[in-house]
Amino acid sequence: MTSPIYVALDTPDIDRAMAIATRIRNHVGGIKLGLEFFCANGRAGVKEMAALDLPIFLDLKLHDIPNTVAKAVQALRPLDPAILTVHAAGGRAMMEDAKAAAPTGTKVVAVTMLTSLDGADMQSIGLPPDPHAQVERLAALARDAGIDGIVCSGNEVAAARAIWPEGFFVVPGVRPADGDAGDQKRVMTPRAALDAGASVLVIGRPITQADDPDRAARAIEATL
Ligand SMILES: O=C(O)c1cc(=O)[nH]c(=O)n1[C@@H]1O[C@H](COP(=O)(O)O)[C@@H](O)[C@H]1O
Repeated sequence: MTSPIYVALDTPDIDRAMAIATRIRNHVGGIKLGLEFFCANGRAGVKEMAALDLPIFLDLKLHDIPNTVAKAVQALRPLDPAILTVHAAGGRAMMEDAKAAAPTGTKVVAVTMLTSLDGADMQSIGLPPDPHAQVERLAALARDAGIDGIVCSGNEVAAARAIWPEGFFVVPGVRPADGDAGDQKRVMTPRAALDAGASVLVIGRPITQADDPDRAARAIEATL
């Protein structure tokens, strides 16, 4: 069975990203390259990582007017990522245009509420302090926009799947039972997130910052 784990290679150092990915490649289903990696290494860096022959999740969290996002997605087309992120808060037309511009095989998924935010943070940006209600609302919007799925925390994934049974659900903010949450506020264990309905799990620091990333990835895999 393919592992549901996408390891977040959050580093500007492509040699380090390549070294970690090479060590753990048999224990993950794919690699996630995000803003930190992309700002430092660009499209050329993503192409270099593609040599590993693992599915690539390009997490750029695009959020702008529909025309700008569609043109950015077009510029990424040659990379043909397995998964690409936009922000659901960009609205329905932006999500529709992102999907239309993406390669056919790319899953376009919308970030709902960042897992680093809790109710108090939501209130501070003018939203009701209720991650569940906001994730459900944005999941319905993403579904209606015709994209493939959403990103949300493990706490909301069951409710989101209930309103979108065939959706693709990406769950970050995943921590082993004894893991350090760091800047994440809505966290869940890998096993619980899968049981709640996650399609894939995004795991970064618990693997990449471990003394032995390979052992850390295997230990997490063993809990699934
Ligand atoms: O879109 C994401 O992947 C994402 C969304 C979200 O709400 N929270 C979140 O942490 N992420 C990403 O998931 C990864 C989590 O990393 P760790 O906290 O180190 O496991 C980072 O690369 C984040 O950019």
